[in-house]
Parts: sequence; structure tokens; C-alpha cells
Amino acid sequence: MNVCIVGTGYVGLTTAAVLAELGHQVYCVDQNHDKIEQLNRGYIPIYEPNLKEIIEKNRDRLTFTNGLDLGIKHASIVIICVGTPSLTDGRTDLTYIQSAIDHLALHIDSYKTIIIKSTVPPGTTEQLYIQLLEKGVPNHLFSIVANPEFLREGSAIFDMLHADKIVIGLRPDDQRSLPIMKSLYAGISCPYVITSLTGAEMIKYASNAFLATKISFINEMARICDAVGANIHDVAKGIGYDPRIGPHFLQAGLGYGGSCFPKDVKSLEQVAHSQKITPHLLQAVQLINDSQVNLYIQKLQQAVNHLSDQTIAVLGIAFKPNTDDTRHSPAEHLIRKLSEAGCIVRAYDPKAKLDSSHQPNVTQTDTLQEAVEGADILIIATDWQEFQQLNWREIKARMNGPIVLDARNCLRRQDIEQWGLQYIGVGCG
Ligand SMILES: NC(=O)c1ccc[n+]([C@@H]2O[C@H](COP(=O)([O-])OP(=O)(O)OC[C@H]3O[C@@H](n4cnc5c(N)ncnc54)[C@H](O)[C@@H]3O)[C@@H](O)[C@H]2O)c1
Ligand SMILES: O=c1ccn([C@@H]2O[C@H](COP(=O)(O)OP(=O)(O)O[C@H]3O[C@H](CO)[C@@H](O)[C@H](O)[C@H]3O)[C@@H](O)[C@H]2O)c(=O)[nH]1
Repeated sequence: MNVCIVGTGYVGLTTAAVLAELGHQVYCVDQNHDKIEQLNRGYIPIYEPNLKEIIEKNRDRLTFTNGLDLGIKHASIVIICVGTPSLTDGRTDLTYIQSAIDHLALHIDSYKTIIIKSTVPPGTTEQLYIQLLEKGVPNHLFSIVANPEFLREGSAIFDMLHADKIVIGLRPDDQRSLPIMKSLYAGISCPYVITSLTGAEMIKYASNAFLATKISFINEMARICDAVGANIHDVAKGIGYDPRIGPHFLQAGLGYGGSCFPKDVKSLEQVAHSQKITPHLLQAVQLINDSQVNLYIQKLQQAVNHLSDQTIAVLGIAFKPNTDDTRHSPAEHLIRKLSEAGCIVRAYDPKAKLDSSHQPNVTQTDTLQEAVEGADILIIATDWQEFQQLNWREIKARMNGPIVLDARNCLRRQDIEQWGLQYIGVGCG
């Protein structure tokens, strides 16, 4: 099939690579000229495991262009993957979706299946359908489908090729789209959840809200564990064996970040408010998450006399491992707070780059060793695999002070303490 992808960011590029791998001809459109120019030069603008390899392997099935008209001309399927960031009040900014739909309306002259893969608030896709009609696109020339994406950054290609489900939201009168969607994803073996447009949109929000809730739940349990002297690792393991709870997403730490959970939980909260519902649970989830970094700054303040005198090595800048994405990264938030507290911060990350707006007392080092050299405190802020395999004898020799804050609970206490270092974890002393 010929497919046009509008928005060549994390989701668009991954979708393009996977669909090309499945044998489709894919036209990738983005309004960002630099991005398209880079892609045409063979440079992949994001770090995502296996993405570069899969794009190179399928290069003859991929076209990168700024021209939506070219993509639309060739493709009968148009997948919208543009960003849907937060507005300042927490509602979703639909400007990019709106502009993609406006452009699309100008170019449709044969039947298209328009797939909304971007995460949008319930009711949006139906509104987009109405807008296309109002812009003069006759209803026999298009169908619109809500098909949210559930990939995780850092394992995006794997997640798409091995999806646990494909969610498809259809309009009640749409008899055409389901077989098209099944052909599009032929080669991915998983259950289909067929629902209404709003049902599909809600599944995406509920999924992210539930996962964020699990994280805030375990972080709250970690606070209580610290107070009563229990170990959160044991608690997570103990509850995780119960199949009704499950072992996943129970890793206590600095809280959730990234381009999805913070904005989607906020957006769902706003959707509830707009329906005169007070979303008590969503509010609590965010309250816990938003206070997690401060809590660990306070713990450091209690551990040293004057935090402002400290030189701190922060290992990790990305919001999670295996990505260079720093959007809403708790690690970056922590670095900013330490900088505001007057500390000298030396940050290191294998892939992510620090935002240039940081203060002069914050530097990013090229190597982990440079970050650690002479540090009073070392903090693990992102649980990259390479931080879990450190030589702590060597680290101890390089450091000036004894404190290691494992803010992602990814180290073994005894590995640290055996060299005379002081271990602080999350919910485990
Ligand atoms: N990042 C993820 O892990 C993830 C996972 C699932 C769902 N989502 C959802 O998918 C959507 C995209 O997320 P992302 O992280 O890929 O965003 P992104 O910011 O990385 O990419 C969006 C791209 O769209 C382009 N764009 C914006 N308006 C355009 C237009 N009118 N025409 C052409 N291109 C346009 C931008 O230039 C950018 O390259 C969001 O709704 C997000 O919530 C993201
Ligand atoms: O037990 C856990 C699991 C995750 N996190 C943190 O939660 C955030 C999000 O992690 P993750 O969900 O792995 O990454 P994302 O790439 O943001 O993926 C989420 O957001 C995407 C965008 O909507 C969805 O498609 C995915 O299904 C959903 O997992 C990161 O800061 C993690 O460090 C924890 O603190 N503890």
C-alpha cells in the first residue's frame, strides 16, 4: 500500500520505518525543512535503538519530503502523527493537527483513509471529520479513523512490531476502514480492539493515566517505606506476584517524565473538568509526581551540611534510558533545582544533550569519569544500563565525598557500600 505520514517525529519516523519493513511504500512529510534535509542525507535526527538500521534497510520504500501534496498524491492512506503538546492550562494544543487537516483538505481529490495516530482528547477525531466536511471535502472521498499509538521511546520499533493490541476507532457508518487497517498492519500479530472514535481516544488516555498512577502509587509507597523502615523493592516484588497487580511499572524513582505521561494526564484532567467531573485520582497522581524531585533534594539537604557547597555528578539527562529525549525529564528538572540551590553540577548522559538554558554552574561532560571527578555527591537520575555496571571502587577513588543517591533504584546497595560509600535509595533507606 502507499502511505503518507504527516509529522516525522518519534512516532511518525518509527511508524514509517515499521510500515516500510512490512512492505509498504511510505511518504514521510514534515513541515520542518532541516529535519527532512537531514533524513534525505541519511542522518536520523533522534536516537532510537534499531531505527537507523531499519530505515537504511528499507530506504527504497521511504521518501522524505516537505510537500504534503506529493505524499497525498501517491497515497490512499494518510497517517497524522504531529505533536499534541500541552497548553499552559493543561489542555491539549491542537494547532498542529488543525494545520495538518487544513492542508489535507486542500489536496484530497481521491478516496483517502485518514488515520489519527497523534494522542488527542476524546471527541477530537469526530470534530476533525466535521471540519473536513465544512472545508468542502465530500464524505465519499474520505474516512477518518482513530488509531492511537502505544509505543515506548527506547523500544519503539520492537513495541510496534510486537504490539500487544491495535486499537481502531471507527465512525458508526464506516464500513470501509477496518479491512484497510488490517491490510496496513498485516504482519503484526496481535488482538484488535474495535471501538468508536471516542472509545479509541479514551483507551489511549486511560492507558497512560493508569501507568502514571502505578508510578505515583509506588512512589507514595516508597515514602511510607522510608518512614516505617521497609524496603520498597521487597514491597514491589511482593505485590507484583499477584496477577491482579503485576510486576511492571512498579519502579520507584524520581517520577515519570517524557513527552506523554505528564501532558496526557494533565489533558485528561482538563477533559474531566470540562465535563464537571473532579478527577481526584489524576490530581493526586500529578501531585505526587510533581513533588518527587523536591523530596530528593530535601533528602540531600538532610544528608549534608550545606547543599550549596556541593559539587554534584548527575548521571542521566534523558527522561528514561535508551533515548536522547529530554522532554519533561525528571533528571533535567533535578539538575535545574540543584543549580538553583547553588550547587556545581556536572551532568553526563550517553545520548541526551542538556538544554542550553542552564546556568553557568551546570556543565555537561563528555565522559562519565569527568562528571564524577572530585564530586561530593553522585546521583543516578536515569537508569541507563551502563550506570548499573559501574566500577564502584574506581568511582570512590575519583569522588571527593561519600554520597551516592540512586534516584532510580537501579543499583545494588552492597555494591556501593562495600567501598565505604553512603547509599541513599528511594524507599529503601
Ligand atoms: N513520543 C512517543 O513516545 C509517543 C508515543 C505514542 C503516542 N505519541 C503521540 O504521538 C504524537 C506525536 O508525538 P511525537 O513524540 O512523535 O512528536 P514530535 O514532536 O517528535 O514530532 C512531531 C512532528 O510533527 C511535525 N509537524 C507538526 N505539524 C505539522 C504539519 N502540519 N505538517 C507536517 N508536519 C508537522 C513536527 O515538525 C515534528 O517533526 C503526539 O500526539 C504524542 O502524544 C507519542
Ligand atoms: O516503573 C516505572 C516505569 C516508568 N517510570 C518512568 O515513567 C516515564 C515514562 O516511561 P515509559 O512509559 O517507559 O516511556 P514513554 O516512552 O513515555 O512511554 C509511555 O508513553 C507513550 C506515549 O503516549 C505510550 O505510548 C507508552 O505506552 C507509555 O509507556 C519515564 O520517566 C520512566 O522513567 C518510572 O518511574 N517507573
